[in-house]
Order: sequence, then C-alpha cells, then structure tokens
Amino acid sequence: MKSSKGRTTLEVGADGVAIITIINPPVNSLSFDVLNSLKDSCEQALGRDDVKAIVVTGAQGKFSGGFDISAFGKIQDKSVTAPKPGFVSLEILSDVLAAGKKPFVAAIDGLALGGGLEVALACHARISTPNAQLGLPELQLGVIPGFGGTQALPRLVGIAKALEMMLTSKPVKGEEALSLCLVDALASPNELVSTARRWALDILERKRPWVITYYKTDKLEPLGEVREMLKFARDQVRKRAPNLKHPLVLIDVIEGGVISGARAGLLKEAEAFQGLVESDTCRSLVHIFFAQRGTTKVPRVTDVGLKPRKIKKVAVLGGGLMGSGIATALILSNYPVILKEVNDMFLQSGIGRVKANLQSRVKKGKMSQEKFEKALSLLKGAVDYENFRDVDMVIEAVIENVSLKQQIFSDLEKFCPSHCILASNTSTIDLDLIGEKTRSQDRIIGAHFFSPAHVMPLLEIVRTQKTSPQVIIDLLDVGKKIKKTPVMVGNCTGFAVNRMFFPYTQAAFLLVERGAAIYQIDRVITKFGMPMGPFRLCDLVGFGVAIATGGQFVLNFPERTYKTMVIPLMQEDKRAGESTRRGFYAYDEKRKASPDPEIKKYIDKAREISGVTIDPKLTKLSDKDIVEMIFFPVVNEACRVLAEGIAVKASDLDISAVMGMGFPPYRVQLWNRQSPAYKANTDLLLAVS
Ligand SMILES: C[C@H](O)CC(=O)SCCNC(=O)CCNC(=O)[C@H](O)C(C)(C)COP(=O)(O)OP(=O)(O)OC[C@H]1O[C@@H](n2cnc3c(N)ncnc32)[C@H](O)[C@@H]1OP(=O)(O)O
Repeated sequence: MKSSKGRTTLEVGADGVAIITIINPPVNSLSFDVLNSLKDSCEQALGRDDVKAIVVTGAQGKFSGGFDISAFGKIQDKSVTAPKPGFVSLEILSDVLAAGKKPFVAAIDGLALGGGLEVALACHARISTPNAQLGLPELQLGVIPGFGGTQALPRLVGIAKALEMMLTSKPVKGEEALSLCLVDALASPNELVSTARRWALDILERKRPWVITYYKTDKLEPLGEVREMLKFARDQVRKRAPNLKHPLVLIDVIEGGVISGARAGLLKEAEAFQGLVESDTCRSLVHIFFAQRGTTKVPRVTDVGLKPRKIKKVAVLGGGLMGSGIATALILSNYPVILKEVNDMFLQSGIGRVKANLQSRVKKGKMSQEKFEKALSLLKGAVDYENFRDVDMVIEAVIENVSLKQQIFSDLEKFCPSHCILASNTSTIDLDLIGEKTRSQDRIIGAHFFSPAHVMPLLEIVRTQKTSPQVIIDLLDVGKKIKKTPVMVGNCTGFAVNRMFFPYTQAAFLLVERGAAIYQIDRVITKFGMPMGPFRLCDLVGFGVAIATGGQFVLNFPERTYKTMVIPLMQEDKRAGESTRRGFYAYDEKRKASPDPEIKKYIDKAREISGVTIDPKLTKLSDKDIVEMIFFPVVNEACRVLAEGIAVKASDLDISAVMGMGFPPYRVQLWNRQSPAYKANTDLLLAVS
C-alpha cells in the first residue's frame, strides 16, 4: 500500500467551529496528499450540520511552508502526474474555501510561505502571531505563486507591496502583515486558535466582514498607476536579472488579473505555473534548495548519533581582513570572542575593522545601534594566551606561513583546554603540516571562510584523515549558527572552491595568449551570469594573491597548470590589479573599471616570450564557445575533486560553485545534464594548448 505524505485532520468543537489542521512535518508542506485531504476536510466541514464555521491551521506551531518542493522533481521526471492546471487554485481554494457558504479563518503561527500563505489568502480572514513569517518566495525556486497568490496578494496589500514581496521573495512578520491588512488581527500563540474560532463565528453573525479576497478591488491602485508600476518593475527585472524569464511572467500574470479579473488571472497563473515547473531554471533552483540543505548531511559523521557540543567562547587569531571578518560573523551570532593579535597596535586595528564592519550594517539600516553595542560588547582583545583557558574553539587567521602556523598550533595546545577545537582559516597550506608539531591532530580542522567573511555565505570545513567526527559536527553547527552554508571537504591544495576557480582563470589566459579577445571573454562570462569575468576577478584579488595561489597549483598539479607570462610582465610595470588602479583594466578614482588599450602590449610580449602564435579559430569564437571553453575545465576539475573523495557528493560542489564562485544557480542543472557534450570542446581546448 502506498504510504501517504501528510494529511489534514478535522475536529469539531462544541461551539460549532471545525478545526482543520495541516499535518506534514517538519514544515507542514502541501504534498498532493495534503491538498487532497484539505479538499476533503473542507467539503466535509461545509457539508456537516454541526459545523457553523471553519478554522484552518497547521500542526506544531507552523501553518505551512508551502507546496511540497520535492514534488517538483517528481513532476519534472514524470514519476507523478501533476493535476490539471488550476486544480488547487480554482477547484479547491477558490471554489471550495473562498466560495464556501461557511466562513473560513486561517490561524497562522510560525510560517505561512508560498502555497501555505495562498491557502490562508483564500480564507475569509487571517489571524496570525506577531512573529509568524508570511511570504510568497516562489521566485527563488524558478516558478511563480501557483495557488492563487499572484491574484490574492495584490488585492489585499496593493500592487506595489505585492510586487515587492514576490520579486524579493522576502517574507513579512505578523506585525507588518497587520499594518498591510494582510492579516486581520494578531494573537499570541496560546490564544491563536481561540481568537480565530471567535472571529469565524463573528463573521457568521455578521459582526465582522465576510471578505472573498479574489473579489476585492479597493486596494488595487488605478489602472494607469498599475501600468506604470508594472513597467517600472519590468525594467528593473530586465536590468537586475536579464537571464531570468519567470519574474517577467509573474508581472504579466498580475497584469492579466488586474485587467480581466481574478478568475481569468487565476487561469493565467495556473497555465504559466505549469510551464515554469518544466523549465531549466526551476530544475536548477529546486536542486539548489535541497543541495544547500544537504551539505550538513555527511555520511558516517552526521548519521552516527553524535550531537554538537555547546561552543560558549571562541578565540580568533589575527585581526587582519579575514580574522576581523570572522570575529564579526561570530559576535553577530552572539558568540563571545577573544581577538588576539601580536601587539597592541595591531590589536587596535583589528578591533577597528570589526567596528567598521558593524557600523556599515548600522549605516545600511540592517542593524540597530542597540544591537551594535551588544555585538561589540562580546568582543575582547588580547595580545597573549592568558584568557585562552576556557575557550571552546580557536580559529587561526594569520598570514600563510607554515612555520608561524606550526608555532601557533603548538602554543594553542599548551594554553587551550584539551577539548578545544583548533581550526585554521588557511586556504593553501596542508593542515597536516600545520598540526605536525602537536599531538592534537584529531581536533585540528580547516574553517575556510571567503572574504569578506562576515558577508560571504560559504564556509569550507576541511577535515584531515585524523579529524574526529565530533569536531566536524561541532563546526558544522557553529557554521549554521553564524548563518553560513558549511560544506565539508577533504584536505588538498585549494580544497573545493579554489580548485574549481583555478582552471577558470587558466583557460582565460590560454585563450587570450592564442588570439581570443580579452574583454570579450569578460563580457560574455558576465552575461552568462558570473559576477565578473576572469580578468576582472584577477584585478580584484590582486596579482600578488593570484601569483601566490598560482604557485601552489604549479607545485601540486604541474601537468595541468598553464604558466602565463602576462601577469609577471604587467607586475614589472607596477600593474597589480585594482589596488594599484591598473591591472587588466584601468580604474578611476571611484574604482570604475574601463578597458585599457595598453594591455595589447603585454599580451604581444607574452606571446613572443612563450613562442605562442595566434590561432585564427580563436580570434572569432562565439559566445557559446567562450562559455564552454572557460567552464568545461572547471567542470573537469570538479569531477576530479569528486573522484578523489575531496568532496562528499556532487551537490556539495554545486553549492560551492554557486556560493564560493558566484556561478549562476539557475544554470546548475542544465550544466550537470550537459556534461557529455563538453568532451568535444575540452578536446578543442587541448588541441590548441
Ligand atoms: C504553488 C505554490 O505557489 C508553490 C510553492 O508553494 S513553492 C514552496 C514555497 N515555499 C518555500 O519556498 C519555503 C521553502 N522553505 C524554507 O524557506 C525553509 O525551509 C523554512 C523557512 C520553511 C524553514 O527553514 P529552517 O527552519 O531553516 O529549516 P530547513 O532546514 O530549511 O527545512 C527543514 C526541512 O524541511 C524541508 N522543507 C522546507 N520547506 C519545504 C517545502 N516547502 N517542501 C518540502 N520540504 C520542505 C527542508 O528540505 C528540510 O528538510 P531536511 O530536514 O530533510 O533537510
């Protein structure tokens, strides 16, 4: 017998109010089983003589996290048949709930997201707790709201706010929802259902309005204004996300409903939703949703019954760019931190950097002055190890120097308690080497942050052969608590992200020295969706860093390292990237980059020194050729990282590419599926090398 995935229950109280509860842990997602059961429960409640009014709620303090996202994959691979377009929005929510002859009230605690909020919008009133999260985040998954949200939300909060909520995918809290008229009243979690019960009876007794959301028009702005707003929104979308179609589809669907009425809008929405579910964008973004949550599931580590230990205090060694960013990330998540430097002057600079990081959040309105003071009070400075007796974790972030790090780790072994986790933020040095002079190899681990560490979402957790699973579990937990996506990798040069990044710039140099146009490469790669092309990236990180990391790759992977002469030649002329205002681009005082005709001189010279000639084929590459020739070596390297066991699973590398390299998440699945096609192009690349 097929096991069902979630259900609803129906319970009728002595007051004649039926409570329909959505039950599908952990977030009460709306699987097809839940939706069918919801329809049955609603029809039963409407048909029963002992039921006067109905409250819809979710079990365990969560209304619903929306449509069951795992069903997208099943629809795409045809292992389930999707119901006909409009089955949920028209046949359940509009025709059963909204058109019901008894009042429906939604009692919302925890979260009402996506389809969850759409169920609530179909009810005749909504009561929520002050902290509940209400939103329509479907765009993040490559689709639009498909259970009526595109029509109902604008009718409750107006077009401008509805557009903002849907285009940004950001939820609002109960308090704001009340001020927007998205909910009708607030109640504490304890009083939520009783308040909703009373509200439903009040509607029946005509003491409160009986509102069918889809018929409301009073919040819709006049048509001329709506058209202006939609035009502005379309322009913004085209500018900010030129490769994405679904935000434009959303705007068309909203417009359709405003012009032709909600019922026509619901139909249009249902058809558009069905088309988008099949798109590569949706496949990719759904894959990324689960891949991101999968990074903390590590076989033989997270499935052996270990629980994370409580980390009460952390020490960060080094107050430079990385150390201060790491300290900022920790205090922002309420970890008391000791920031250690070698002397008072360096310490004050480090503390100053942390302060500046926090102040910039205050300036951007992301943080209150009160939170600023509180976060800063968690930071203590030190110039020795005296206060390290009670730290539970140390993160070393000093310069990349093996003997210095070895010394630090042996000092740490002496001063820190024996349970203390000893982490290094190194991006290039072998962790076994760092811990060589200690007897604590089981608690040595890599915590590789990306700069700026308090902003970038990825954390590479590097385990050695000896790192204990408990230490990995602890760092995974800290990673999640400081709002990073932790990805566990093995110990090797460059770990996952830098190993994948390396061929990205290598291929670009190889192509340019053989005739490809330098700025065309950056333009095409940016158009593809990367935050910047390989040459602009070299300028940003600076040639010093590029040469230092490049040296590691030459040492460790000599058979596949391309030694370009362009960078050393430019360095001789004191061009070292953005920091010197001259690299592959010239930079004005506002750091705006412009192509520099002088670059040709360095490329010609590099060709001459290396004895390389121009290949006419490479002077007229199409955009597609360029994208493939830059990225197929990246994919190849990712395959090696997986084959060597450095990454636990392929989806971890997808997340590393998206969060560490800025690879466009909406393209991941297409690239995974295309892999057989890349051989020909890789051969092309090999043929010219
Ligand atoms: C037709 C409709 O318009 C279309 C839709 O409704 S599309 C769905 C719209 N809803 C969403 O996008 C919400 C997606 N979920 C989230 O943002 C977050 O999971 C959340 C805010 C609900 C909870 O966050 P958090 O507490 O950090 O827990 P999180 O780890 O993300 O999720 C807990 C578990 O629930 C699962 N989950 C969350 N939302 C889910 C959903 N809508 N469907 C299926 N599973 C879901 C996660 O995969 C995770 O599973 P795991 O424990 O096996 O890894």
